[in-house]
This record gives sequence, structure tokens and C-alpha cells, in this order.
Amino acid sequence: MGCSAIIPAYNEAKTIAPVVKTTRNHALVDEVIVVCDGCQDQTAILAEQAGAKVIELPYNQGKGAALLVGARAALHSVLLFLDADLIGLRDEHITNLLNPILNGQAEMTVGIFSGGRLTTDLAQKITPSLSGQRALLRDLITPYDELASTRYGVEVFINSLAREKGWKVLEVELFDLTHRMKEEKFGLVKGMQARMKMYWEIAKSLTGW
Ligand SMILES: O=c1ccn([C@@H]2O[C@H](COP(=O)(O)OP(=O)(O)O)[C@@H](O)[C@H]2O)c(=O)[nH]1
Ligand SMILES: O=C(O)[C@@H](COP(=O)(O)O)O[C@H]1O[C@H](CO)[C@@H](O)[C@H](O)[C@H]1O
Repeated sequence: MGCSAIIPAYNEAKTIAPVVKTTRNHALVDEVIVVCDGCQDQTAILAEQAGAKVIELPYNQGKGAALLVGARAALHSVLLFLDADLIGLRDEHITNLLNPILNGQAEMTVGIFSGGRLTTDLAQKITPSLSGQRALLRDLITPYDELASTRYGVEVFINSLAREKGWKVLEVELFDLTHRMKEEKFGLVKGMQARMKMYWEIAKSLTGW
């Protein structure tokens, strides 16, 4: 089974290159697709230079739409979802996410930060099910047009599919991995506003609105 990595990215020029390079160089990964979700910065060109195929959406459509576009464009049957703002991504993280799928032990893995930074470790301890680091079988999600409107509710939507369809899901630890928090990207006030908007989108997905 081949593997396509899908990296949704909205203005992630600061971190996209190392994330793409590590993923591109991994022996189990056959292609890396960065879906630039209406980016206004250098993300697309930096991703391409680092070795990714880049799909540019004409305007910002949200993480769910970006993942669906990437999944439908993927050439391979195993998908690896990674956020574009990861800091400290290493080979072993990708291996941990992919191996249970390739060995037939699970239909989806969910990666949980550990030993990275207190704040991001804690967020994932409280809500492990929100993690954007995942591997799963492509055909399990590509039929669902509804993904396109989920924005940050995409993980909740995928989790509910997993429950409904009875997928085997395994959590795997991702040691020393962290990401840029919204407050680091946008400053305290705008970061907290963006966080509230994200929680709203997650709540909408939870309640099926
Ligand atoms: O409208 C959006 C918002 C986010 N993202 C991407 O989705 C991933 C997760 O988003 P973010 O880092 O904002 O989430 P956090 O981890 O801070 O909750 C990142 O690669 C973003 O660039 C996207 O493609 N479109
Ligand atoms: O872990 C969380 O509470 C949030 C917020 O992370 P930060 O507080 O910005 O480190 O991040 C996750 O949730 C989003 C919605 O499910 C996902 O799209 C992100 O990939 C994930 O990092």
C-alpha cells in the first residue's frame, strides 16, 4: 500500500519547508500534497521548493475542505494527515502513525504530542481526539462531501464516522513534537479570538449543525 501525505496549510510560511522535507524524505511516503487554503504568504512556493505537489485553493475554505481536496487528489490508498505548523517533526513520528495502518492493525491512527511543550502536550491530553496528526485509509473518507464545510470540525466529523462505522482506531505517541499555537501566530488577542472561532466550529460539528 502506498502513502500520500496531505498537509493543509493556511499561511504557514514559517514552518512549511521543514515539515515537507521530513515527510518527503520518509521511506514510507510516496507523495506529499500541500493544499494551500487561500494562502496570502509564501507557503505555496516554499512547499514546492521543499518537494511537495501543491494545490492552491482560490480562497480560504477551511481545514476540512483542504483535507478533502487533498484526499481526493491523492494517488495512494493510505493517507497521512499532518499540520503545516509542526515543530520538531522527525521520521519516527511518521513511522509511528503509518505502521499500524500498513500492518493492518488499525483503520486510523491519531498522534498525541508528548514531551514537546507543556501547553501543547496538555491540550492534547485533555482532547486527544482533536489531533490533526493522523493516518487512515483514503477510501474511508473520500465519499463524504460534508467534510468540505466542517472547517476545524473536521477531526470531530472523522471521529464520528469512525465510531459509526466501527473503525479500529489506535492512539500513538509523538515524542518531542509540538506546533505553533494560535497566540504565537497572531498575538494574544487575535490568537484567542481565532481559538474561540475554532471551538465554535468544533461545537457545530459535535452537534451536527
Ligand atoms: O482555514 C484553515 C485553517 C487552518 N488550516 C491548516 O490546518 C492545520 C491546523 O490548523 P491550526 O494550526 O490553525 O490549528 P491548531 O493546531 O492551532 O488548532 C494547519 O496546517 C493550518 O495551516 C487550513 O488549511 N485552513
Ligand atoms: O489541541 C487543540 O485544542 C487545538 C488547539 O491547539 P493550540 O491550542 O493552538 O495548540 O488543536 C487541534 O485541534 C484542531 C481542531 O480539531 C485541529 O484541526 C488541529 O490540528 C489540532 O492541533
